[in-house]
Amino acid sequence: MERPADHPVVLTGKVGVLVVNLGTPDAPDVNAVKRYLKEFLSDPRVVEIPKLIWQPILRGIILNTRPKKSAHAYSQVWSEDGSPLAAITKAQARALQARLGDAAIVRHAMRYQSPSMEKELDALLAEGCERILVAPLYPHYSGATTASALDAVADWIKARRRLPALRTLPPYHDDPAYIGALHADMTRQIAALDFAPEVLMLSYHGMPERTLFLGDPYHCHCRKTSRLLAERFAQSHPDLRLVTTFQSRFGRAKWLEPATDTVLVEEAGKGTKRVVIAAPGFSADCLETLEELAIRGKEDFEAAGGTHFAALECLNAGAEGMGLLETLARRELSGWI
Ligand SMILES: C=CC1=C(C)c2cc3[nH]c(cc4nc(cc5[nH]c(cc1n2)c(C)c5CCC(=O)O)C(CCC(=O)O)=C4C)c(C)c3C=C
Ligand SMILES: [Fe+2]
Ligand SMILES: [Fe+2]
Repeated sequence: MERPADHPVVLTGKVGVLVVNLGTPDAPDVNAVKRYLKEFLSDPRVVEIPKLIWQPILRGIILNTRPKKSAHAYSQVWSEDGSPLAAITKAQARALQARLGDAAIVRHAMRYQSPSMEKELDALLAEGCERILVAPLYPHYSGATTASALDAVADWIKARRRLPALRTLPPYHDDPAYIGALHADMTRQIAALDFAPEVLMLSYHGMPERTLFLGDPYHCHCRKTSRLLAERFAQSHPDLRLVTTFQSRFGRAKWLEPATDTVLVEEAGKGTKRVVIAAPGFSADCLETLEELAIRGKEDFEAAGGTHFAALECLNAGAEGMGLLETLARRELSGWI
């Protein structure tokens, strides 16, 4: 492959921060969702099935069926500013820029679709950044998310001559700043409800169970977040029962359990009437929280006999969430700013 021309940049010793999230379609229509799913589900970090077996299934079956269903789901949560994930990630980067001031230049990128990591890393270089912190906003490490974002950085590195110094944000699933931000933010949202929940469900994105046996720390990271949150809630809300679940199952393989939708129905069957659900693994609200939890989760729970249901917002660009991001960024930038 031919090496692309380097940007004619004069590095100035500036510091850059690239906030990264997963990525989302550019529009809630079948074609845009198909482009997104094709890129996302072709990543060998996401679907760990040999290419020769997986690509015919992806192209022959999945990309002919799922985009229609997913486009409908996206259309239910699409906002004036576009996809919620895109709009919120952009707002987080802006708010972090305001908090860091002249100390660093903050941009945002998506692992899939746009704005691409390649383009945004180039933009930071063009703005004179000699040191860049790449910050994938995943509290829990997984091969499918954190490592995949770092793959994109590696690809970018390989195709450039002049490189900045680079740091990456480690997972922060057990960081007191993260646990504290979640606890404070959830406490505020629960206090604003018009009912007192019996159960707080902590729903994390699922992964194939096999990844746990292969040594991916994702499951353990999620469990630890739940344990640390449970310690906080035991003090502040002694009557609230915390339950950990995994959502968004995809494909036929066994995924991490228990599954969020199954547990919602089981809880209602056991007589639980009032549930709040939160998704601590998502730094921004997205299809998986707004459609799968807030819309379908509510329907499932109420159809099974529950009477009160609320889905809490993610940390997003709120004060707690931005306080967390500023703390994490300043820590990683220490010695640079
Ligand atoms: C094999 C399939 C998938 C794995 C593994 C997976 C892991 C994973 N995903 C997230 C975060 C998000 N996923 C989102 C959407 C989404 N995820 C999958 C499949 C896998 N995810 C699909 C097919 C989709 C697209 C939507 C759909 O068709 O259902 C999103 C939301 C994106 C948005 O546009 O709003 C996020 C965020 C994590 C954290 C993770 C592993 C830990
Ligand atoms: Fe996903
Ligand atoms: Fe989903």
